[in-house]
Parts: sequence; C-alpha cells; structure tokens
Amino acid sequence: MYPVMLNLKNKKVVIVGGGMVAARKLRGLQSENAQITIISPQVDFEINPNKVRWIKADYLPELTKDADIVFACTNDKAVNQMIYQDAAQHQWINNVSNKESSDLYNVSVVQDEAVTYAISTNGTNPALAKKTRIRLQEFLKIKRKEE
Ligand SMILES: C[C@@]1(CC(=O)O)C2=NC(=C\c3[nH]c(c(CCC(=O)O)c3CC(=O)O)Cc3[nH]c(c(CC(=O)O)c3CCC(=O)O)/C=C3\N/C(=C\2)[C@@H](CCC(=O)O)[C@]3(C)CC(=O)O)/[C@H]1CCC(=O)O
Ligand SMILES: NC(=O)c1ccc[n+]([C@@H]2O[C@H](COP(=O)([O-])OP(=O)(O)OC[C@H]3O[C@@H](n4cnc5c(N)ncnc54)[C@H](O)[C@@H]3O)[C@@H](O)[C@H]2O)c1
Repeated sequence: MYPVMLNLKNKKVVIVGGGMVAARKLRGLQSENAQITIISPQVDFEINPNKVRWIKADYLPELTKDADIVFACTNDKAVNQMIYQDAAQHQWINNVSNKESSDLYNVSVVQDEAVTYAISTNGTNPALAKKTRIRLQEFLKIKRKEE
C-alpha cells in the first residue's frame, strides 16, 4: 500500500450506506470541502443539507457514475462488491467489508496541531489501528476524539 494525503477540495465523493461506518467516514470527509453525496434509503445520523446531498435510495450504478471516490459502506457485502465491480477505471473505491476489493484503505488519524499522524495496519488489523490511535493520543495528551 502507498500512503498519501489527499486534497479532496471540489472532488466528488459518494458514500453508499447510512450506518455507523458511513457516519465515521463522513465525519472525516466533511472537514475536507469535498462535494459529498450519500446514497442510502435510511441514514442514522444528522445530515446538514447545505453541505451534504442525500439521495434516499438503494444503490444504482448510475448514481455513482460522476464520483471520483466512492465509499461502499452498506451492510450488504454483495452490494459493496457490486460497487467495486461497477466502477470505471478512473474511479477509486473504498470497500469497507472486503479489503481485497478496495482501491484504498482508511487510516486512524491523530491531529496534533500542525502534525497529522496516520495509522494503518495495511488492512490486516483495523482494531489494532484504533487501539494504537488511542495510545498515541494518550501519549501526546490529546483528548480522545468523539467516537
Ligand atoms: C482504522 C479505521 C479507519 C476508519 O474507518 O475511519 C478502519 N477501521 C476502523 C475500525 C474498525 N473496523 C472494524 C472494526 C471492528 C473490529 C473488531 O471488533 O474486531 C473496527 C473497530 C470499531 O468499529 O470500533 C472491522 C472491519 N474493518 C474492515 C473490515 C473488512 C476487512 O477487513 O476486509 C472489517 C470487518 C467487517 C466485518 O465484520 O465483516 C476493513 C477496514 N477497516 C479499515 C479502517 C481499513 C484498514 C485499516 C488498517 O489497515 O489498519 C479497511 C481495510 C477498509 C476501510 O474501511 O477503509 C477505523 C478505526 C478508526 C479509529 O477509531 O481510530
Ligand atoms: N471498515 C470498517 O471500518 C468497518 C467496521 C465495522 C464494520 N464494517 C463493515 O461495514 C458494514 C456496515 O457497517 P455499519 O455498522 O455501518 O452497518 P449498519 O447496518 O449500521 O448500516 C448499513 C447501512 O447500509 C444501508 N444500505 C443497505 N443496503 C443498501 C443499498 N443497497 N444501497 C444503499 N444503502 C444500503 C442501510 O440503509 C444502512 O444505512 C458491516 O456490515 C461490516 O461488513 C466495516
């Protein structure tokens, strides 16, 4: 895996799904001035309609065709797999339920003033990434971010 920092300003980002995992991805993305669309029949968190577009529907390939990056966050592994398979060559897909069918992995983030720490286990152990993030925050004496 190749670690980078992405500038998402004006990029078209789509999150498919509206549960706990989608909420976590949205929290990280919202501060990045991306153009965010959520596709899900149901959403379990607050959406600011001025900042995020919500398409209240099940996934359909035509709904993601303009996206630069798609976060496939449904609880249906077959749908997440379909999103990966439907993608055009130039699109980047994050599949949260199958790392073999994913173009990128999310990282645990610790922000300490000007320094951003990004923690990854290269897809092998997300729970360890989270544990390491908490230990680093304790070490740096940074308040735990909201879960
Ligand atoms: C780091 C973090 C960033 C974020 O999501 O923002 C993140 N997962 C987090 C939490 C977390 N994930 C899971 C649990 C329950 C674990 C348990 O209980 O044992 C918890 C803990 C919790 O939810 O509390 C389960 C899980 N995760 C993945 C799979 C599928 C698979 O492995 O194929 C399954 C099984 C699903 C199932 O059951 O089928 C896959 C991925 N998860 C990743 C990232 C990517 C690799 C990260 C790396 O390389 O380290 C990758 C590959 C794709 C991606 O999501 O980008 C975030 C911590 C944020 C923080 O708090 O700091
Ligand atoms: N990568 C990670 O960080 C991580 C962590 C835990 C779990 N997971 C995986 O992520 C999945 C989702 O977890 P969750 O807790 O958010 O689930 P959840 O049940 O809380 O939410 C699932 C969401 O998907 C939506 N959905 C279902 N079918 C859809 C479709 N066809 N089109 C659009 N939206 C659809 C539902 O409306 C719901 O909002 C889990 O099933 C698990 O496989 C990943």
